[in-house]
Amino acid sequence: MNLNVYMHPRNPYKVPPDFKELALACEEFRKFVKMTVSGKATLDFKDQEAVACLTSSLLFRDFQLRVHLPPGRLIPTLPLRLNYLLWIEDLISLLPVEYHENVCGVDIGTGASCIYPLIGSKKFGWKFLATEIDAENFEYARKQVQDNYLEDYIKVIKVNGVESLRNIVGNQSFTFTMCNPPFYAEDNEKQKNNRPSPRHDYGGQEMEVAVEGGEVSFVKKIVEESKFLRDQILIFTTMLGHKVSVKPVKRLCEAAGASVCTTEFCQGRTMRWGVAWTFRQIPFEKCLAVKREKPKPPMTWVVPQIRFKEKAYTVKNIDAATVNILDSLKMMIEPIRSTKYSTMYIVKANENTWVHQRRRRREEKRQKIGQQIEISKQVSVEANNYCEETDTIKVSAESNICEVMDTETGFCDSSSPAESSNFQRKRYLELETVDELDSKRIKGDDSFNYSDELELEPTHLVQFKLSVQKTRCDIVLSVTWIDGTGGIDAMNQVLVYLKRELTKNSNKQ
Ligand SMILES: C[S@@+](CC[C@H](N)C(=O)[O-])C[C@H]1O[C@@H](n2cnc3c(N)ncnc32)[C@H](O)[C@@H]1O
Repeated sequence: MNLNVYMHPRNPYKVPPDFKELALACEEFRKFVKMTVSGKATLDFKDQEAVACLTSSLLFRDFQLRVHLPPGRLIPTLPLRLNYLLWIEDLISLLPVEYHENVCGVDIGTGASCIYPLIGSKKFGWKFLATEIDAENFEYARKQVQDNYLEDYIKVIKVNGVESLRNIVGNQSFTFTMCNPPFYAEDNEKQKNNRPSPRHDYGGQEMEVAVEGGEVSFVKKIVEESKFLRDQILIFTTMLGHKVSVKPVKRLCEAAGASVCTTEFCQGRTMRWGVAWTFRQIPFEKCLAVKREKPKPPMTWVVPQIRFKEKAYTVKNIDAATVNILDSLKMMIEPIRSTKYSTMYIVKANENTWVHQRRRRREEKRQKIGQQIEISKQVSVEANNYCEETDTIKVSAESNICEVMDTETGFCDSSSPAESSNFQRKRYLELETVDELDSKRIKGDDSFNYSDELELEPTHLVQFKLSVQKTRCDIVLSVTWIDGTGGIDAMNQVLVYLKRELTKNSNKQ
């Protein structure tokens, strides 16, 4: 699901950059861009050098910043970084006007790119104290500041991770603090190894993305310190890489006696979360977060037991039958999960094979009959009789009523929530929502491989999540739309096809 539509309204990357234009503007970038036969400019997002060049080219073209992104270090993606900075700008606008000038921020863990202070000073004129624990990152960050003649705006300091924020800040006052903490717990190898293979490679050393206790424990220290800095710093903020971290961090802030607000940073296919807290009277409630619409609930269908008399009514059998049908439609199937009780896939199609297939079968049948007629010359049949034969598939995404009128079998399947208890449009308790799936994918590729924030609009026809799941008495097949040019109707058509084929063929598998 492309989340660009939910980007911050002032984010310049709400409209993804045109690679062709960028290639014309930046010679360096040109060598990484490949043209497809259809004339589309593409980039190999698995090539770290190419991704780094994309970021540095955009920084140069759009912010006049010369940034060298060293190999192997985290490559910042700009849509997300801007979403965070623009949210801080919104928060600052809630402060009394005297605080709108001479804005000064602390960036905790600035990285080799020093990305937040560079953009923050260049775009908004803010000053920064940037901290970094890693010696190499610190040197790189300092060099970025020098290369851009921003020493009057940004001071980078090397910290050892033991000294308190109080010591670092001393007696200075700041408008805000910001932080993109390492997301993973150092020892959580399992979490990292469970990641699907990365779509994009955004580099990153272990210490840049992992920290003892994970991001909540990292932020916990900042929250504890903030109690002592309440008179010197107006707004404390942090970004979070996992949705599950938001609640515990919010609770920590509230327990410290602060007022809290949260937001979502949406870009490409990734999401991050922002938490801000303050000990002042700031009308946080006025900072309207760009909230995503609730994801569409899955369409579920209870596979009728009656059809599985010969073969055991098991997830394994229904799963195999479903995969066979999708294979026959030449759809791309990416397995996400497979257990005895549930399986899950991301299914994708670039063309509509489910309608064509049926037509082709009918065409073949017609041709066969035509040949027989030709041979026997006993019966004269008007070709029109056959042409009038139509197959009607009417799917209403709104009502979730799916009708299939199959003239071959005369089988009419019409089901709606009112008509059939089997075909339900409801959030199925044990099933994951797209939201959760998104965070899974985020977990999957965001530590080392930030993911595809700059991805262009989808070109495939349909992409959806499909799961086969055991409930107490039944096995439920459910589909959740992700994206695609064919809209939700395309997915509904596939479901109708699956229903029909499964109930027809399940015993033959
Ligand atoms: C996820 S990276 C973020 C880098 C950069 N801010 C960005 O958004 O691209 C986290 C950074 O924090 C640094 N770091 C980790 N612990 C730190 C600490 N206690 N104080 C300062 N920096 C720290 C890491 O070395 C790393 O560069």
